[in-house]
Amino acid sequence: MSTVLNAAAHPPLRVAVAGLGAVGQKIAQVLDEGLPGCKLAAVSANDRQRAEERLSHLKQRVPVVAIEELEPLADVVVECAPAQLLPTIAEPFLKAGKTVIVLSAGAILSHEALVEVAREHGGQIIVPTGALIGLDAVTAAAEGTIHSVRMITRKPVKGLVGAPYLVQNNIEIEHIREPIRVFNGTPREAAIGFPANLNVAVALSLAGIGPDRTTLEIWADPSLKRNTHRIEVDSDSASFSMSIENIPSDNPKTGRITALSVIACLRKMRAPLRVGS
Ligand SMILES: NC(=O)C1=CN([C@@H]2O[C@H](COP(=O)(O)OP(=O)(O)OC[C@H]3O[C@@H](n4cnc5c(N)ncnc54)[C@H](O)[C@@H]3O)[C@@H](O)[C@H]2O)C=CC1
Ligand SMILES: O=C([O-])CC(=O)C(=O)O
Repeated sequence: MSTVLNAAAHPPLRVAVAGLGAVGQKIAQVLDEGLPGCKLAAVSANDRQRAEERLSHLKQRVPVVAIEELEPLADVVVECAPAQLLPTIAEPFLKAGKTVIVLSAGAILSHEALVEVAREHGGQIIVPTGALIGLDAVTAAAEGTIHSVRMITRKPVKGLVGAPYLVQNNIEIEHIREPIRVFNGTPREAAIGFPANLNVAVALSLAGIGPDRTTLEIWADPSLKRNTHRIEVDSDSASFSMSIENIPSDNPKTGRITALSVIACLRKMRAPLRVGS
């Protein structure tokens, strides 16, 4: 069974990658190797020369351009850059009625106007499941009534160290010997206190009952090697709990599965058979 759409009727989706770190490099590499229905159109990186070196082994030559120059070159942009760049990356694509795949999901909360821009111009912001699990079940349950969503995240010290919340509250984790709970609050608060560590909690909240009703605990655990997330949902259609243990990528804060989630999302955008909502 072919899993590719009729290429004549559907030209390949031109994909731009904004940010060439742990996630962006993997996505660029897979697109270059060949993802049915998609092609790598352009890349944006902080250090252009280093990016060109990182891309030099690819089969195709890919333009490395400033963020502002990406939009005319692509139909979709994958935002995989530091959170503060979200509006600069997303706005031109949304104003052109195009699609933005957002990994810095926490930044959506401080830039909610982007959703209005998408609505006004017929663009779309996609938040993939990323490093989490089960957002299809959570969005399905949200079509009914969800009573509660709880998330408990446990991370190795390296996955949390340097987070603004820890620095501001003088929470020292580098020498801990036992797990400690470093945060108990909401994804909205975590998006500010842990902007590079807890995008998954914001994604979960946007899928379910929002960033103020979802509850979140964050633990630093020196015995762990993997970022682990457990979610517990109670709703009028189902109760479920799920957990995932993420093997870190080159960036200890980011699970390897994050880039794969984006690749699966891109594949679905052009697939004749699409599994999962
Ligand atoms: N939604 C989710 O499930 C997850 C989201 N994330 C988020 O995804 C984003 C990317 O993650 P990683 O690849 O691990 O981060 P990373 O730090 O490895 O890569 C970010 C890249 O953006 C580049 N960059 C900085 N300024 C730039 C500019 N002006 N123009 C273009 N590029 C620029 C950096 O040089 C770096 O290479 C982060 O915001 C991270 O917090 C990470 C893991 C899971
Ligand atoms: O949510 C994030 O930004 C990253 C994360 O927890 C993971 O990769 O496991």
